Amino acid sequence: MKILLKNGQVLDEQTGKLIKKDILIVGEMIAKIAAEIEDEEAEVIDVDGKFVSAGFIDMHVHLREPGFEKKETIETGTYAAARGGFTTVACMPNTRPPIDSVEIVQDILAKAEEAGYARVLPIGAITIRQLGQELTDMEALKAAGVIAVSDDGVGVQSSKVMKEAMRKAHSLGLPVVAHCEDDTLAKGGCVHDGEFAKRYGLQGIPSEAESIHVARDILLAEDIGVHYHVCHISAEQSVRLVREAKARGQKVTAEVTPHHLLLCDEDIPEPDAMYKMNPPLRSKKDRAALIQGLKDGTIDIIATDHAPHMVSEKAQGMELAPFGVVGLETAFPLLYTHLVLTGELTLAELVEKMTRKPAELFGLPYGVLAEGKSADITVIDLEEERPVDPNTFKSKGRNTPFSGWQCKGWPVLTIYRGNITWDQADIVVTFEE
Ligand SMILES: NC(=O)N[C@@H](CC(=O)O)C(=O)O
Ligand SMILES: [Zn+2]
Ligand SMILES: [Zn+2]
Repeated sequence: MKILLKNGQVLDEQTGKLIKKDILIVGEMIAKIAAEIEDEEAEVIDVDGKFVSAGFIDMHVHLREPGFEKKETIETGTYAAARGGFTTVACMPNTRPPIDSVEIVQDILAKAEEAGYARVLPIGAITIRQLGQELTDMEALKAAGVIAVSDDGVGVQSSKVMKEAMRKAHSLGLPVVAHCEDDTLAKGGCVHDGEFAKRYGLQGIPSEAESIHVARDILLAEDIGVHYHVCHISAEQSVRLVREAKARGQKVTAEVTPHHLLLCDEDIPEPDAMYKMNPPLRSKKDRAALIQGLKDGTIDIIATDHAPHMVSEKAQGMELAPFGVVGLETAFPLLYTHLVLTGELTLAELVEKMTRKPAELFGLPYGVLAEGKSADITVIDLEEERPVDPNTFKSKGRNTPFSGWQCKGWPVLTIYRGNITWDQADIVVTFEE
């Protein structure tokens, strides 16, 4: 099977400019990239004028299966990924049961393979049942295919357990991916401890609930030398701590979500669970620090923290609804329109944080558009403008604060391992729960 993508616009690594290229895919691989390719046997797809990128990589996704299939399944979550231009997603362990056993890892990999929409890289739990007490059998989890360990969904409260986890993970070459949250500071809060919380008399979650864990973990990791990665970084203090650790040469990395880059607590119009996520949307100053951190390399990558919940759950309101928002299907158009077109980030910077960088950080052989690589390709229309419409989502989750936001940069074609996994012509409005 051969596919020839004709007349695409590809980013030139050196200049950051777009140049016209043809791309020939043979089987699962990129066989050739050149100014002009002809091939009689290939199915030709003319992508004239469209932006062609390496498939996006999202290192932080909640696929919800097993256990929460009403929120999302591996099939719907990876289809949503394909629609968003993603070809690789790492899935977090807070399923039921959690990803703390070899059987669950194998089951996820088998279901992902069967669905065929994207490569799924499971992240194993740090502690058994994510209870924060006893370490999982990381060696067995690694052999089964996990690419990192995390207790995402909750912070590891015990410093002793975290230290042991880092030692173990480091000995196995596994990164520790940390959800940073000190329960004694965060419990009971539903939004950032700032302007919005004050105005509505809601219990706040202070920035230090996150940054205390970031500081603690950087100290713990210092001698161990483990690759320590901060999940969904949200506070200015945390960015500062990561920057300092990097400057000292420590292997500390961080990710930021589209919602923390684009919104702050003052943007929340009224108590509405669509704006409820963990960590919460912070202050204007924090948001500015995140953009700065992304630009200067302190924050390495963008990850969506795609966290689907049911409509009925989100309807419980700000205080009772579960934390989390979806992100896979809107990440690129939102960031392209509201950070690149506004001049805060270049297209090359944005793409790098969603392709080459995450691959580099986690040692994955993907994320670059090059001959001999897996044919993971995203084709994007940088011109067509449309509002975010949750009714069109392929995810089961409809929980986004960005409904109605006008965006350019919609993925029109996604190819994963040489197979078309998303084709915009498919768009149908679906809504079911
Ligand atoms: N981010 C969230 O608000 N929610 C995530 C958990 C998490 O990422 O910590 C979820 O699983 O729903
Ligand atoms: Zn988390
Ligand atoms: Zn998460």
